[in-house]
Amino acid sequence: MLISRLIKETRGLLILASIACVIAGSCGVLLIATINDALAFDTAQRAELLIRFLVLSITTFAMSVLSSLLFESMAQQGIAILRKQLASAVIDADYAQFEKTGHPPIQAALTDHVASISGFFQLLPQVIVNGAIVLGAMAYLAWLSWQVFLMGVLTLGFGYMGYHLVHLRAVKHLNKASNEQDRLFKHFAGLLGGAKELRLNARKRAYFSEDVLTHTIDKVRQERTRGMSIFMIASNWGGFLTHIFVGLVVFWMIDQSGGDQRIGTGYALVLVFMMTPLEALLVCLPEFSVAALAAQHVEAMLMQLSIAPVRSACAKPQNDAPTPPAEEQMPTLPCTPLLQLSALRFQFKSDDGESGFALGPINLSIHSGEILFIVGGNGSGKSALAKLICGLYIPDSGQLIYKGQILTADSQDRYRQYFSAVFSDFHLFDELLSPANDTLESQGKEWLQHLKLNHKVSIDQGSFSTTALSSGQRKRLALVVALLEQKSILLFDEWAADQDPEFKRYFYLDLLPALREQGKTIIAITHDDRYFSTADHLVCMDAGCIISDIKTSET
Ligand SMILES: Nc1ncnc2c1ncn2[C@@H]1O[C@H](COP(=O)(O)OP(=O)(O)OP(=O)(O)O)[C@@H](O)[C@H]1O
Repeated sequence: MLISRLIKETRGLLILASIACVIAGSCGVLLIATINDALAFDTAQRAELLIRFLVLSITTFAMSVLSSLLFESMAQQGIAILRKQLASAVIDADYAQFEKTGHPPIQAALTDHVASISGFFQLLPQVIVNGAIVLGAMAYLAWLSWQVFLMGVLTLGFGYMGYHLVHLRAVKHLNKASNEQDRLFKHFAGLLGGAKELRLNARKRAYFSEDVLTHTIDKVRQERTRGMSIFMIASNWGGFLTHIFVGLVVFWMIDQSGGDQRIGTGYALVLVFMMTPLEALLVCLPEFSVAALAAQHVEAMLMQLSIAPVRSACAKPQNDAPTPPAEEQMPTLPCTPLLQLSALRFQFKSDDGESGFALGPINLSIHSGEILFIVGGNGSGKSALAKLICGLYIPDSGQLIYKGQILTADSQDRYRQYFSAVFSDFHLFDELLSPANDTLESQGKEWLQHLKLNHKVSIDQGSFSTTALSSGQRKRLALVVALLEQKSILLFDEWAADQDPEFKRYFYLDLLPALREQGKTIIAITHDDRYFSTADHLVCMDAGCIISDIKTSET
């Protein structure tokens, strides 16, 4: 389905390339027929055929070149479309579903499966060119003798049946290889991410290398080899039948043709001419099956990514949902909270049906311009709550209300645009990902100075000179990026955890109050009890629930 969709999207080029290819194939066959005629004719008649021979040669050459160019451009277009579709599916996926799918299948799809599917596009020209040649040759054979044509069709049909019988068995092994490959990508992530740990512990390293990584690599190799071997046997079986067909024609049918030299040489020439394309066609079949399997895996991954979460029962789509950061469009009454979480519930789902960690019911009001600290023990649900608040997780039930408007699934993405965040597992892009903007760059330089990064990093043409920094410095650079986004709500997940005392002090005592002065709303997850007094509002979590909610500014 995925492959046919891609073919559909590149059908303009495919049709042109196929026409060029069929013309080239037909001219090739006519060329053989001309040579055959020329061999049977006398010198005077042969001279008459010269023009036809030259026209056909030049046309075959020109059409072959044209079809190759068009096919190559179609292959590249198909691969580019697939990559773009995959990337946008990953970007658009519901975040909880993205987390649940995990990185390995997505990485496998973006790299390995795309390569296999691109193999299909690379082979498509060969299949069409060789298919056209074989069909043309068969048509010529049918014209020469319908008995030979019938025998050819029977041989190919027989070959296909043999191929099909083993096809399913091969597919089973290739499927297993693909599943093992997803596991392999997970191990590759360990190989890169665990580089330090593996170097510090020889026993662990040996176990990981021999029992985990090597085992999976070998499993992929074994299953792939088995699957492809079965395919190769099937292909060679097809080739063997072709030889039988040639043998039958050469050693039996020619004698049956009543000694007509034109038919005899015609059989011989056409069979020699079509042997290579026919065998090439049979060799392409295994690669096609690998591509089809890869497409199935990509589709399964896309399906998992696109599974829509169960939406909050109360959050029916509304026409007056909040729009992106045009604050003036939505005046807030002084007593209306900026954000209200009402009986909000969220639970992590697992594939095996077991219920994961449950958050809620959460009731919480967050006012504009306040500093809210979310505190609590490890695993109490602080980060999960933060992701619910900023709209990354969609609640299973309850209501999220922004400036008095109930959020709906449709307005979720617009709502997320009010937030800038530095998560504990933040990603630092080495570009600002914004069109070149002098004001932004000069603000960036100021923030780099405030956060004492100016001697380490500079911003030029929207790019950072480096992101190879210490973990504390990287977090400060992530803070610069968040501040430059100029959003009204800022979310920090244990931002100060790896800062030195000077920057901790700066963050809690200078930066947060200054941002509040600018009217920003701050939501910070923290374990730094020394600085709890900075908060206007302190919420304590335990086992997915809020166990205390204190407005410190009122006490
Ligand atoms: N992607 C996920 N899939 C399934 N369960 C998850 C996922 N992320 C977190 N959890 C579970 O949710 C619970 C709460 O996790 P969360 O990250 O919100 O805790 P936390 O309070 O932020 O902890 P910490 O202080 O250690 O950062 C944990 O028990 C964790 O196992």
